[in-house]
Amino acid sequence: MDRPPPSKSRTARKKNEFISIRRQLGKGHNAVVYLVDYNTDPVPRAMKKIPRNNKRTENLNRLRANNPLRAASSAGIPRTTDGPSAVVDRRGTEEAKIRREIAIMKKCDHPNIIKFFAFVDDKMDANICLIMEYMEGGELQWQTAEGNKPYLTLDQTRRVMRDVVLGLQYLHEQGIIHRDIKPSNIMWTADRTHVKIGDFGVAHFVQARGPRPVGAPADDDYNFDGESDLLPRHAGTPAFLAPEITPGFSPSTSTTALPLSSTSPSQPASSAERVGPSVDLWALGVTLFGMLFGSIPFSPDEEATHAGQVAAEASLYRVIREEPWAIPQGVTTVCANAVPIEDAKSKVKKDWRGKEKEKEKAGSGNARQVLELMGGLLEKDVSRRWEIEKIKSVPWLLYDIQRRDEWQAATTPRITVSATDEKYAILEPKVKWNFRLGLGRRFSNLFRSGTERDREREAAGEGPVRSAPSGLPRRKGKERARERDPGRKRDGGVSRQKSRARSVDTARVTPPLPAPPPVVKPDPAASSSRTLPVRMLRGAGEKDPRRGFFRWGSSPPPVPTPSTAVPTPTTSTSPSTSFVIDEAVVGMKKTRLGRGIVLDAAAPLGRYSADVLARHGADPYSTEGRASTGGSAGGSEDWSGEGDMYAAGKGMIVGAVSVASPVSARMGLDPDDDEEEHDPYEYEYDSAEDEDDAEEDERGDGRGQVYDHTSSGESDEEQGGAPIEFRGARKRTEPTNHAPDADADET
Ligand SMILES: Nc1ncnc2c1ncn2[C@@H]1O[C@H](COP(=O)(O)OP(=O)(O)OP(=O)(O)O)[C@@H](O)[C@H]1O
Repeated sequence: MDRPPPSKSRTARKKNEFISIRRQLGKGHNAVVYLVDYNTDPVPRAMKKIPRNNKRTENLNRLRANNPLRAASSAGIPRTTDGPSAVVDRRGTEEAKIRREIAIMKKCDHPNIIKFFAFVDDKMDANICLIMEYMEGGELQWQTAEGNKPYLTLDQTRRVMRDVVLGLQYLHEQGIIHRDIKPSNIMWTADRTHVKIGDFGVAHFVQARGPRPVGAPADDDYNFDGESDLLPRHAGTPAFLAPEITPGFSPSTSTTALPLSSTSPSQPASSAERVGPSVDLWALGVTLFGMLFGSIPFSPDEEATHAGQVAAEASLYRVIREEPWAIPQGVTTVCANAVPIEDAKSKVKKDWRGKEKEKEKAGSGNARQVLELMGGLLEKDVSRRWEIEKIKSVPWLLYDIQRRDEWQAATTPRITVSATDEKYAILEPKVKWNFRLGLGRRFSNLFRSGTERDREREAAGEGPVRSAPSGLPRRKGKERARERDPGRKRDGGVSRQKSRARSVDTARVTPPLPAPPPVVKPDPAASSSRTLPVRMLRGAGEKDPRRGFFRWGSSPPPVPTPSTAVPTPTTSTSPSTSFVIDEAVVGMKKTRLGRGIVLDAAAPLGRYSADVLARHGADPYSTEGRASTGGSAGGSEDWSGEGDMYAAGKGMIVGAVSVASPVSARMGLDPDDDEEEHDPYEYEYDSAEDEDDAEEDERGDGRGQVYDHTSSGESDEEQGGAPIEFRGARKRTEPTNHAPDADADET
């Protein structure tokens, strides 16, 4: 599929986000990772899709079901509002703080850190997505395929350690604790010369998804401790957890000092307070152990292993807290090249003069130094655990570094993030259907009668609404575009600015238009049928779930007469109040690409869609049924505040409605947010028609595009043949009480 050319944002803060999935890269316990094209980046990126409601969240919710305070919903990164209703996440982190951390993560730039580009928190979707650097070299393999044997040589191990230490140092200097250091989060570059740390912050943000009401205890159950944490976790992998954050840890009975705890001695520190940079260094110690011996240092008791998962995990945590690490029984060497542990020194090679070879002196084969380093990392007492500075002074690690002092002393200044960075840290995209019709805008106005809109505008002293000047028959976008610029090519995606610039240029050379034909007075009957037109969009070509596309229905069903099947919306000034949205289901999973929004709407839309759906054999009031049969026909271009929504029916879009606040509220959005707050982004206009939309909008009357839905001259192929792409692009919000397109005068 051709990617659209880059769009030009009008201001620095107005961005368009483009994500196009190429293929799946892999699957983890909770996430699926895809290779994607992101914006105009010249190289592909990796997109990690993490479900909000993974098994762990479900288990947690089940466990908390009896405690309403603890019943964490999963409505996305919580939004902070002023006053007592402010929500915080399970870690007690307010949204502002989360935004700040994400903004910092996006600014992180280090050769040993996988570059993080975007955090996509789409509340209409069941997943959060992270866009990051694609690491072609794959995960760090530390164990042979047969298991329990080291895979890397000691030299390779040093290289990995050096890179990870530098990466961790950088993260810690930025105030970021990784929380999930382990081999699978360390990845090779394409040439396999370096490794980078990935997934930083992910654990934290995944945990942070569920809001906790203010006032609910920020107890360990929301963090690491408690029964629930004996279930598989995402934030932190059990075998890599530092003792101080294992469930069941008690500072009073443990010798582990907690320098990071800010809690008074009478009050035990919660596990959140115990999470400091040293948890990453412990995890690095476990990783080092894995690279040296091909196994992990702490395992549950044999007995507990057979007693079920909960018992096994509990046993593992006890072992981590209480038992020292030990070289596996019978093992006398480290790494794949079998460097002997005991007589590593004696194996130092000598040159012909009897001198130790420089390489050996520097500790290349010195397993003892490595073991000492590992001991420093696997120190149960946090206050005695080695810190980065000390780790960087281990001769084994310093081997072959030319300017050691410089290397050791190198630090990075703290990243600063602006308020704007924080504000736009989290992307809240929508699917932008990449075909040539500005569907959302067009559908948004279909449910208001032309006469009603005229009345509104007249009441506002704006006179009758016209989409085409002085009664000219409406020309379709393509025609208009050709008239303006006969020589132009259909390039599938030109930015609004370009389009505007061109229209200015061509205005100078384009001859005046022929005299307009006589004004045709709208026929009231025709006009009323247009007020709620039925245009069916059928899903087609959905063989590849990521590359589905639509066509216009070749035989749209008859339009129900407004007097019977299609009642006129009752409120004219605020269409949203006309519709009661009972249910909105994100159909992303079912529809895969097109996030079908299923509106089980009562009142006009309800009856209308019921009527239409009934004709097509769908059960209009079964949200479930519609969701599951929605195909890829649903979509939303705007669901924040007022906006456009489609109801997805059996492979078709049956309608649209300006979304009422009930839905906004259900989605955790604040419908009172102002436009600036919600809509920092704009549509990217991909097509000739969309350019026209843009230009029409820029007439300044705020009416947007008028869509001639009753007389499309384009073939099905032309209309719907273009593939859909997964794309997030914020839509410009139109005022709630704007007078929409005047369909009445367009024919
Ligand atoms: N940036 C990336 N570039 C290339 N491949 C990646 C990238 N990130 C992850 N992958 C691959 O995607 C797969 C799944 O990712 P990952 O293991 O991180 O998922 P996860 O569910 O978060 O992990 P875990 O199972 O540890 O909880 C892995 O095979 C990994 O190699």
